[in-house]
Amino acid sequence: MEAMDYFLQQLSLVSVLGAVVFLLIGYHFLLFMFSSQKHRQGPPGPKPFPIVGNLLQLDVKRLDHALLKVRNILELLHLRQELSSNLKGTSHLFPVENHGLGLGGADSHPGRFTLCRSWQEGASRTTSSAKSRDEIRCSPNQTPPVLGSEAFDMTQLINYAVSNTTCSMVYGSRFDYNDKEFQTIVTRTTQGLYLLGSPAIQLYNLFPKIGKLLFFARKKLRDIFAANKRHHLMLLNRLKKTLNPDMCRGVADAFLVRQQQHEEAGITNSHYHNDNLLVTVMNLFSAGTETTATTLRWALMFMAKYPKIQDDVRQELKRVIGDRQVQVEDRQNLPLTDAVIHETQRFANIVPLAIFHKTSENIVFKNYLIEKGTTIIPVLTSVLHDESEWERPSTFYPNHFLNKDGKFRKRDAFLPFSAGRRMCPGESLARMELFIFFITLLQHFRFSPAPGVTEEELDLTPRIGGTLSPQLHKLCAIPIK
Ligand code: HEM
Repeated sequence: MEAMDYFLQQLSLVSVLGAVVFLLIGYHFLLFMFSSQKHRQGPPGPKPFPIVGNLLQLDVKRLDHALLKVRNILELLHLRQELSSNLKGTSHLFPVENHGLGLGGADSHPGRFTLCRSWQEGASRTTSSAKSRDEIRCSPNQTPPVLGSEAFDMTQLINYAVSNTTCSMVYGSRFDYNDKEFQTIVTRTTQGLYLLGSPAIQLYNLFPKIGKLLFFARKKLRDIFAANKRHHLMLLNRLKKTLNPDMCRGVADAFLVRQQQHEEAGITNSHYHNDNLLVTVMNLFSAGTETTATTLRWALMFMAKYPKIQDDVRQELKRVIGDRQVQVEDRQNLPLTDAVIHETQRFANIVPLAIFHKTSENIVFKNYLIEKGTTIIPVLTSVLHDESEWERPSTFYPNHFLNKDGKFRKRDAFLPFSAGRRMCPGESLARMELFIFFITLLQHFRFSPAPGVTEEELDLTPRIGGTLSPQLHKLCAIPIK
């Protein structure tokens, strides 16, 4: 008893605290051991640290680079052989266990089904290429003061032109660029996508438990989406009032006609319902506008930075199509132009993490178990900048897509639209828009850096947002006589 008394007398606050810390460390060590046990069957990957998980291993500003670095150290999944028929090249997966904010309904197959179906019914290739051509031809007329030797930021003009093509495809009519309703939708969509790629939202998507503290960023994003939702609802209601099943104006009409048919046939579990229509339309706007517009801005910046390549493209255009309007069919006779557009997409790598997906069932891959509900991040940087696939992965080098005879050369690792069942459904529209917009602009304007800025000074470091976009910059668009 004496010994016990002596011991209790010696106990100080410091030693009590020391014991508590010791117990906590012990507890988390056991937890750590337990969690690595749980993942034993899973693919090799970085062990989470106690409390902070994998947070310290990730740079949320360039998550794709961070994931690749982790992969290099610990060798994550390598899909080269197994999925080559599906993925065409190489890719790497980084499984995390969560879900988050992104394209509304992106995980719903019915949503995708109705989207693709309505897309086929409402948007033919011929009308979409004609609409793109009309749009890009009339866009300069809407902003007369900016073209010429005065440098300007092309973001808004290009966003308006691409958004208006989406409007024509979806709603069947375009807006005037001065229309306040149109301006607000475009601005909000761009802001929303920019926020989506912000470190705060990325954190929320990866670690929702920590991310819930990021209340303000999430609220801002939700407010933007809610306001755009109200706007699109209003536009859709206008369409419904004037719907004529014999005259399909666009994708929304195709959807509404189907919806009407299903209602008349008494189909109660149809995917063609109002919520799906709204999600479909909003997805088309958010996924289809910023992506194509950002790619075009990169393309024009590359032309200003590399004037020799710009001259070579223009010469090819002069030789093959002269002054007439470009047609989709011209692509096969324009190998250099096609190569420049492909290289723009490869080098700019605007959606480096594609869209996060979630496994709907347990899968065994390369003897590893990937559990149902695991989020999969397809890191497109791992293919588009793969050192074993590209001769000069970190350089803008259109020759990647040309063979020794100067003919266009397809590359398996060219996957800017991702791969597999959930790959981008807008690929053909995007490719057509890029082709028509880029060529029409180059036929009419020469692009150069702002006066006083050298080509070397045009900074290629991407700006991080929903997409990797060029830094804010100004260019001159000098009309070609
Ligand atoms: C240069 C332009 C574009 C690029 C680089 C691009 C790229 C992508 C990528 C990488 C994905 C993710 C696929 C995956 O998760 O595996 C995606 C999804 C999607 N894209 Fe695109 N896209 C572009 C243009 C468009 C256009 C023009 C539209 C439609 C008008 C569109 C509509 C969509 C939709 C709706 C999804 C979600 C599909 C789903 O959840 O199943 N995209 N896109």
